Amino acid sequence: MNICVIGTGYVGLITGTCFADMGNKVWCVDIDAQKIKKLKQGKIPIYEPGLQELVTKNMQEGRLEFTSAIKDGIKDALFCFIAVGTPTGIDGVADISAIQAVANKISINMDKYLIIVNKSTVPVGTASQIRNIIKEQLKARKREDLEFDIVSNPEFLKEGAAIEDFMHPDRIVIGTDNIRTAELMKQLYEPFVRNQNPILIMDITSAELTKYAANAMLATRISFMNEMARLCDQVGGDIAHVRLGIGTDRRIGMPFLYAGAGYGGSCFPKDVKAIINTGSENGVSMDIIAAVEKVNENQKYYLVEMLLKRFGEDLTGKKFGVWGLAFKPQTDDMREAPSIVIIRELLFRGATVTAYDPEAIEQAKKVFADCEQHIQYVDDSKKAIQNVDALIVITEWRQFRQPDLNELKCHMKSPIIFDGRNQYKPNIMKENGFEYYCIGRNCFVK
Ligand SMILES: NC(=O)c1ccc[n+]([C@@H]2O[C@H](COP(=O)([O-])OP(=O)(O)OC[C@H]3O[C@@H](n4cnc5c(N)ncnc54)[C@H](O)[C@@H]3O)[C@@H](O)[C@H]2O)c1
Ligand SMILES: O=c1ccn([C@@H]2O[C@H](COP(=O)(O)OP(=O)(O)O[C@H]3O[C@H](CO)[C@@H](O)[C@H](O)[C@H]3O)[C@@H](O)[C@H]2O)c(=O)[nH]1
Repeated sequence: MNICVIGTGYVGLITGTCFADMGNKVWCVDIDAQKIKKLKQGKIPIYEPGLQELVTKNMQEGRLEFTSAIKDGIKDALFCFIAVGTPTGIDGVADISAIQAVANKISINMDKYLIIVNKSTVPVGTASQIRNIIKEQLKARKREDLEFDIVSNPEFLKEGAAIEDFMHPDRIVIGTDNIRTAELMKQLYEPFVRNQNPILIMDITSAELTKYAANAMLATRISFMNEMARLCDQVGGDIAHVRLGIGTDRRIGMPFLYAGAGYGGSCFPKDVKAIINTGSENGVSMDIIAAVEKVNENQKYYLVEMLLKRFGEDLTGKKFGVWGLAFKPQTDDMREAPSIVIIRELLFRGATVTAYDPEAIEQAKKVFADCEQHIQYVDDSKKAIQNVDALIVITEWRQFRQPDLNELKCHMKSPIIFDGRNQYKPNIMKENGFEYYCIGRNCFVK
């Protein structure tokens, strides 16, 4: 089938490449001409495991093309996926201006039937806005004869595991009011269905809501565990035991129960804000989700609180090593990363930082451009611990899991670790002479 994908961020690139890999002809479109120029040369602007190889393969085999002209992208397409950004706008409302701009462009350029599929995460009512924009434009062009359908098809991939998530989704959600379109969407997704994971056909509003409900539920589990972790630290429990104790109840399940330095990324923070807003716009007070957000904001400071207790409020002259800057491992994405809050707070209090991340340093340099003189970036985890007052672990990259503890001790000014991702066993750290602070397991180190 012929497919056009508009937006070549995470979701657009993965969507386009995976559909191409299933034998479809895909045109990816982006407004960013520089990005398209690089993509045409086969250069991928993001770090996502396996993506470079898959893009190269599908380009070489002639199924994947890039253009900045929507007209070329939709010329032969039956499906036109919208995968542009929907960042947090004023007062936490999702900014859907890029979606509106794309709807406009499609309506100006289309000249045959199209199924317009929205993959971006958008507030309830966006599909009908897209429909209205297109209808009005077609009327202005005197092309009311042109037919089109709108589908809501939210995406559930995780960064770092994006290809696997897209190729083998737990479920595919399709919101449509048209039976024929539902059948065509089912055909398109058939090759991705394994293990009887369902394709769920529903109305458009429910599909739009499902995406926010999923992210809000996952964020809720994390904030819940972070709150429990704080309680563990106060009363002397171990969050790792509590996690096993509740996760083995099949009604609860193990995934997404890790306490840590707070959730970040391009999705949870913005989508939690957006659903709170949808609630208030519709007279529904989203109390649970509002609390989830508040807990997360506080959680990003939890490590800093421990650090200030240890070193005092004024950190002038102190030097800290940081392992991990990206919001999670296996990505170079710095959007809403807890490292931003933590590092800024340390710098504000007079400290300097030596930071290492396997992939995110270039992105981090942009984020911290205003305070670059206080951050030294290094290309090796060992270089980040030279002569530091303490090491702070913020992102759980696999390579940080089993450090040589003797080597660590030799290079650090003092053997103190603040671990925001509970990577090490508190008793082992203690036995090896470390002062070790972590999240919800501090009873072992007091
Ligand atoms: N990042 C994820 O892991 C993820 C997962 C699931 C859903 N989502 C949702 O998918 C959407 C896209 O997210 P993303 O992270 O891929 O976004 P992104 O910000 O990384 O990329 C968006 C792309 O759209 C392009 N764009 C903007 N306006 C355009 C226009 N008018 N015409 C053509 N291109 C345009 C931008 O240049 C950019 O390349 C968001 O709504 C997000 O919430 C993201
Ligand atoms: O037990 C956990 C699991 C995750 N996190 C944190 O939560 C954030 C988000 O992690 P993750 O969900 O793995 O990454 P994303 O790529 O942001 O994916 C989420 O957001 C996407 C965009 O909407 C959705 O498509 C995915 O289904 C959803 O998992 C990160 O900061 C993690 O460190 C925790 O603190 N504890």
